[in-house]
Amino acid sequence: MLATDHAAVELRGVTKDYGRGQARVRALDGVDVDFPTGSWTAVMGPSGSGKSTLLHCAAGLERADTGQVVLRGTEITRAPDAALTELRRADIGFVFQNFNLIGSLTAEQNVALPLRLAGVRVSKREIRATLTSVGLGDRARHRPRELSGGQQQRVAIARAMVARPPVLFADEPTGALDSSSARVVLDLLREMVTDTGQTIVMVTHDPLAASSADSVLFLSDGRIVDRAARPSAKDVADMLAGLEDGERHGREA
Ligand SMILES: Nc1ncnc2c1ncn2[C@@H]1O[C@H](COP(=O)(O)OP(=O)(O)OP(=O)(O)O)[C@@H](O)[C@H]1O
Repeated sequence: MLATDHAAVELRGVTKDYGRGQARVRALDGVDVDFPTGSWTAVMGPSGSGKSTLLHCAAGLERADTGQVVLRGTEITRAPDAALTELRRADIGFVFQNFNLIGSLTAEQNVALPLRLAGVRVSKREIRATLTSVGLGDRARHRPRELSGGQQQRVAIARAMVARPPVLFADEPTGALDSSSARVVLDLLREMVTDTGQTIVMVTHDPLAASSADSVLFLSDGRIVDRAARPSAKDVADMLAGLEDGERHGREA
């Protein structure tokens, strides 16, 4: 599926503060951004620039203080908790740096869990086929501790694939992986975008991972300061270094 004009997720004037009084930190400061349907966006920026906060607000895990977050046409900023939970279940998948698999369940049980919790019937064959598609057809009965980090992340991606969420939020999905496992995971994410038209929003510190996305957003001090389409890993690394230098000079001034 090609990217359309409709954004899967839109943020309009989003601000988010943590703490109060003297301890107040503005984590997001008037963020306006569209994540187009069927596209993969990487979010980068120095430590503390607001990347995770952006991801959490966009996914409805945290509520923006002001502004609007529109998820597939529904304004979620002020949605009641129950409606938000239902929307998240139906529309969103997550992949985290630490995999978030359930240790007592096998790979196939982990993959099936979100659908089973949602009351959706899913055949063992479909689960096995998904595990096979991430190269783990022979690991279906293994538990997470019997798998390498790269294999565990592929189970987490299979779990996100089988439910086919229109929007996948990934927080440092390659952060705990060596470069060859990271490559496999990035190739799988690319397949999700090109083969099934899913939308991916991915926070990363890794310029190589960011350069696999369709576009890269750069945050600094809670604001979007740049956006690049299909930059090389070197371009990304240079842009990030420029932002980190800017912040250092800002602190020293
Ligand atoms: N729960 C919280 N309570 C107080 N301050 C917070 C909280 N979460 C985040 N912050 C602050 O908000 C700002 C943005 O944090 P955020 O985690 O979004 O940054 P980040 O870019 O993801 O950082 P990193 O790359 O280090 O993970 C930081 O200054 C952080 O200290």
